[in-house]
Formats: sequence, structure tokens, C-alpha cells
Amino acid sequence: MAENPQNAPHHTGGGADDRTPTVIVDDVDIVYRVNGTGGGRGTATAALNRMLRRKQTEKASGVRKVHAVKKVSFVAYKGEAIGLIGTNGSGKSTLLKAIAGLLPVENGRIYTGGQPSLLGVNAALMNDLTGERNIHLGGLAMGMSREQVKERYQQIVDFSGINEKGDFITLPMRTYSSGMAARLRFSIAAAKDHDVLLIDEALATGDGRFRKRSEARIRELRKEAGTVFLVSHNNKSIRDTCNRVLWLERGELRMDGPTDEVLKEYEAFTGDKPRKPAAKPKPKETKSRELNPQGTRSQETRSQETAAR
Ligand SMILES: Nc1ncnc2c1ncn2[C@@H]1O[C@H](COP(=O)(O)OP(=O)(O)OP(=O)(O)O)[C@@H](O)[C@H]1O
Repeated sequence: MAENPQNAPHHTGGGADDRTPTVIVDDVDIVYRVNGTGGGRGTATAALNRMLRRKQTEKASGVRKVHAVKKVSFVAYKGEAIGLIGTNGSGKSTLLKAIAGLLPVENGRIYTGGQPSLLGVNAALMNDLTGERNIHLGGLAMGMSREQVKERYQQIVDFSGINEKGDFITLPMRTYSSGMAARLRFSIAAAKDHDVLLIDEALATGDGRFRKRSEARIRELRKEAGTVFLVSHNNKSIRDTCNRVLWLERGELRMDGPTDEVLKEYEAFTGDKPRKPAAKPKPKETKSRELNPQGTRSQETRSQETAAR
């Protein structure tokens, strides 16, 4: 990597002693452009005007910008498993895609050491091909040799658990449930040792047993000196697998640090678990209500109020 990691902001997470950086995200903005949000049509004169006034072209032709990631900076190191959390639409998947090189950045730079692999619930496998063929093609697409794929084939099938309920691996993927397909995708990706593995909600679709297996594999991948990024709304999965958490909110990096510290703040923010136990309600005071940061009452406050009635 060309950039000097000293220039990048310091983070409080950690665990890796050798501190070899694998991903550097330096002051990155990512902007989507959505076409066709304006009037769209118009007269030939209006079209000519748009062409002549280039500065106004985007607005006039109905292109709307969505600023999905704003001035985000961090450095990821070998051996780290980093959870990306944040409420819906906060920019987690967008940032992951940009690290994978699938989205351009508007400003700033992303440097990666090694090849990042994005494993998402939408990762492309061929629906009309059997699970077996998809394992072969997926393995080759990730850069494994034919021999390596052959060698690991059975391990992938066993890990996925696809054949636990019958010989499904020789059936086309379109006959799989969404959970089965997600398991196969994860199993293919996890068969390879990755420099940087990016996982987007893949664990959400598997059942409890599969999730445990996957979490164990993520820990293994960390030990094998890779870096794992995990986007998830399941705080338990993040707690069990990650040593560091980045919290994005409205596209901005709100917190970066050790898992427990960040999750504690995040849970207080979302109202999942209030930071402090709520004070005992005074029976006659019905007007004052504890609000969480979104302005909604927390579950606990509500049940205390109900109990007080
Ligand atoms: N293809 C797209 N075109 C335009 N805007 C998009 C596109 N994809 C995402 N966005 C917008 O970018 C912002 C961030 O979206 P993103 O999917 O990265 O959030 P997220 O944190 O992964 O959300 P979730 O937890 O719901 O999956 C949102 O405002 C979303 O509407």
C-alpha cells in the first residue's frame, strides 16, 4: 500500500500486535446518483439549455444525489474482526461495497492490501446450476485452482449442511430455500483463506447451529491473519465474533472502538438496552417520560409505566 498509515486517524480498537494494515479508508465520501427523479421530459429548447448550462445539468435532468458515506476514515489491521453497525440506511453496505472495489468513491481514498472478497446475501451464484456446480464455479471465481476446489469440495458441502436433509447439492439452486442458499454462499467463501473478507448480513439467514459454525470459522479466519468485516443487525453475532466495531449513523462514523464499548453506546442509542437502569417511576408523575435518543420511549420505560398503573 502506498499511503502512510501514520496519516490515517488513530483508532481505539485493537488486538493485533503486529499492526499490519490491510485496509485504509481515508476521508471517504460515497455518493449515489439516482436518475429520472425530476420532470425528465421537456421541450427540445429545454434539452438544449441543459446541454449549454453544464453546471445545472444534473439537477435539471432530474439526477438526485444520495450522500451515503460522509468523510469516513479508519485503518483495519491483520487479525481484526470488525463489526459494522448502524441503523437502517446508515451506509454500512455501501462502505463494504466500496472496500470491495465495487463502488467508486466521490472523495478520499481506499487502500487495500491483498484481495478483498465481498460475501453478501446477494452474492451471485447461478440459480439454474446445481449446488455442486456452483461450488466449483464459485471456488474458481475466488481464485482457487481446480485441485483446491476438488480437495475442499466435501468440506464445503459438510459445512453448509445442505445435504443434511437429502441430496440437495445435486439439485439446482432455485430449489433451495433462501437460508440454504445463504449457507452455501457463506460455505464457499469461507473455504478460502482471505486477506480481507467482507460479510454482509450472511449470518442472518442461517439457523442457530449454522450461525455458531460460521462464527467459529470467522474466528479461524482472523487467526489465519486475515481481516474480517461483518455487517450485521444482530448485536450478539457482533459481540461473539468481532473485537472492534465501527458505528455508522447517517453515513458518518460515529464511533470506532472495542466491541463492548461501542455496542453499549449503540444499544443505548437504539433503546435496545438503556445505559443506566431507568429510575423508579413515581406513581403520580404521569407527564414525564424517559425518551431515548430517537424520541421514542424505551421498552423498559413502557413496561414500568404499565406496571405503575
Ligand atoms: N443503489 C442505490 N442508489 C441510491 N441510493 C442508494 C443505493 N443504495 C443505497 N442507497 C442509499 O444510501 C444510503 C445508505 O444505504 P446502505 O444500504 O449502505 O445502508 P445500510 O446501513 O447498509 O442499511 P441496512 O441496515 O438497511 O441494510 C441510504 O440512504 C440508501 O437509501
